[in-house]
Amino acid sequence: MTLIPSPTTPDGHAAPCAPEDVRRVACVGAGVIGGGWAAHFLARGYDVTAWDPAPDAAVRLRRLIAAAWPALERLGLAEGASQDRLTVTATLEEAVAEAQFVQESAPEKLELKRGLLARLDAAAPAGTVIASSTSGYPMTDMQTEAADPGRLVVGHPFNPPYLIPLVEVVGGERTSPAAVDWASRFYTVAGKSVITMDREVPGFIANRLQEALWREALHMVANGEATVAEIDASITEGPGLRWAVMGPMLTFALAGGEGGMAHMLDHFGPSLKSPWTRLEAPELDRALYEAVVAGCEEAADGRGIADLVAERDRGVIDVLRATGRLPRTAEEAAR
Ligand SMILES: NC(=O)C1=CN([C@@H]2O[C@H](COP(=O)(O)OP(=O)(O)OC[C@H]3O[C@@H](n4cnc5c(N)ncnc54)[C@H](O)[C@@H]3O)[C@@H](O)[C@H]2O)C=CC1
Ligand SMILES: C[N+](C)(C)CC(=O)CC(=O)[O-]
Repeated sequence: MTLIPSPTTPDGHAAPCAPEDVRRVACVGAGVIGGGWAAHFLARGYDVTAWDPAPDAAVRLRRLIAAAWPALERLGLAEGASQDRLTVTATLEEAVAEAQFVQESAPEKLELKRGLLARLDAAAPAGTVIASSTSGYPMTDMQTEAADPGRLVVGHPFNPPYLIPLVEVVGGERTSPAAVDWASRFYTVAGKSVITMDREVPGFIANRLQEALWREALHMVANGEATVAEIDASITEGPGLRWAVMGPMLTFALAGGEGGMAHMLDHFGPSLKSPWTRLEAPELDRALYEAVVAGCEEAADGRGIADLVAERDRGVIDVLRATGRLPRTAEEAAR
């Protein structure tokens, strides 16, 4: 569907501007994810307005963006991109008053999201698409209080949104298909890699997969079968290296040798019946909680969160370059 600026879309909603014409984005909720989104949009040359009710939000937000900026410079800034194009507003209404796209990244609480999305819908210009960063709530459950639920979509990012390309886009029962289409196109123009889902699935796609792995990991810690360090090493030294290059399906197809996935399934299909997985969530009791937190502190080995963030950012850029998803530096290309 082509969405050029026009008074209404074919389904009767006020039309947003074309995704390519967006200049001003509002980020509402400016913590880890809202701040990461703001950094991404600034680096892509957008004007960004942000609002967050926390008294120290503006200071935290500017600090997060400043810390992300060296990584964003390494990635390559858009022409005119500047941290100075951020405006932190005193009210939600000011933040979205002229927004051509709104990204909501408030805490993961259903009632809060419902009320906030209704407020954003009341305050944002008619037609402006509003996306929620929710990690798992279906939009159908969040859009219940909005006067115009048709423009509300899920745009689920991955931490940090300024580095990890994927966004999962999906609407709710009352979302206009044109809004889903518009959001997918906008994120693409804004440099993201988009999966547009045609139906609501609990956990979307990637979180559903991640959660399965995470639950298994918690079971193993809870049962004393593996330490936090062993779980992390089992991925970073093992399958994680392959997953940065190829997904789990193609990776396993190669396990079948020249017979590909068919041989892999013939060979290993029967082990699906083996008790390799538990998949029900373990009780997140105090003991499990403390074991996981202590294991992570030990793994950090004195590095603070800021050190780990910088290390992760360098590493992800190196993987993106090494796997050809980013241009190599002149030095790498000469090798
Ligand atoms: N942390 C993660 O790895 C990811 C989180 N998400 C989603 O992003 C959203 C935000 O999560 P985080 O950034 O991790 O949380 P966070 O706790 O870091 O940030 C939330 C921010 O929202 C602000 N806030 C509180 N009440 C608000 C309100 N009524 N309106 C607007 N802002 C409000 C808080 O002051 C805080 O700065 C959640 O929906 C979460 O599920 C999505 C992908 C990854
Ligand atoms: C932990 N989490 C469920 C909030 C994670 C996400 O939603 C996506 C990510 O960044 O992995």
